[in-house]
Amino acid sequence: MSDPILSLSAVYTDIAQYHILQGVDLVVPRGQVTMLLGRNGVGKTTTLKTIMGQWAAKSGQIQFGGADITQMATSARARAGIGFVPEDMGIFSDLTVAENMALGCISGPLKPERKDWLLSAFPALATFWEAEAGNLSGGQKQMLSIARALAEDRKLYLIDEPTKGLAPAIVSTMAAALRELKAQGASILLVEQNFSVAKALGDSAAVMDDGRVIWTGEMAELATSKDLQERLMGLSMEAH
Ligand SMILES: Nc1ncnc2c1ncn2[C@@H]1O[C@H](COP(=O)(O)OP(=O)(O)OP(=O)(O)O)[C@@H](O)[C@H]1O
Repeated sequence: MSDPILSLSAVYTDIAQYHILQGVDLVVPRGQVTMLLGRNGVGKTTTLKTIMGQWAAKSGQIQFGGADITQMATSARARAGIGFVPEDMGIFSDLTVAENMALGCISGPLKPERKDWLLSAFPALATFWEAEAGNLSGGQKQMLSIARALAEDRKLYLIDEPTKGLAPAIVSTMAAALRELKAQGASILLVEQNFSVAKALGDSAAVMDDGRVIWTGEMAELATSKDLQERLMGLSMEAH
């Protein structure tokens, strides 16, 4: 594989006294969607937070766009071009939707064409543009969180369970926006438990267990092999 946008080599992360990441090796190719999968509690979110610098890697190396970012501050990683959509959304309740969106723009105001795209992908945000974000529904907050991360072009997007807890109709809206982002050639590392979304979006997949990546390959291979799914994740995707 030539020129990955991101690679992790033997990354270990402790949280308090717990050894959570135990030698993660992961490669995210440029311009593709890489799914990060695995059972609950195996370290997917911790991997994303370690890439973003919210947890410090105890050892190992994180390379982004050819540079070693292992010791970089989170803000510097964001400026270098990594966008993060955390599972807990990180919405500021007292600010309006518009003000929350402005926080996603590092290099200047939200560009009109980008705003048009995001508001067509997530029409509820247009309706509530001047409303306090704290009053949005859970699904709308999730849309705002994603839209904020997409407010500017990033070299890499880390997205943690964007469809979690969403009603089916909103899952389709979210999946359509991610498909559009993929069509624009974005590089994405995506944690997603909804397998129909994972199958539809993923180019490649990395499956974690016990703080390590235990399998990498084409998403299509994983999606079509019940045996692999059961062996790696203890379940069959068809049932989900
Ligand atoms: N702040 C914390 N303090 C202590 N342990 C933590 C903390 N955050 C995460 N952990 C533990 O780290 C392990 C990995 O958690 P992580 O959230 O990375 O898993 P995950 O694969 O994303 O799980 P899920 O699919 O359930 O979201 C879990 O055992 C979790 O309990």
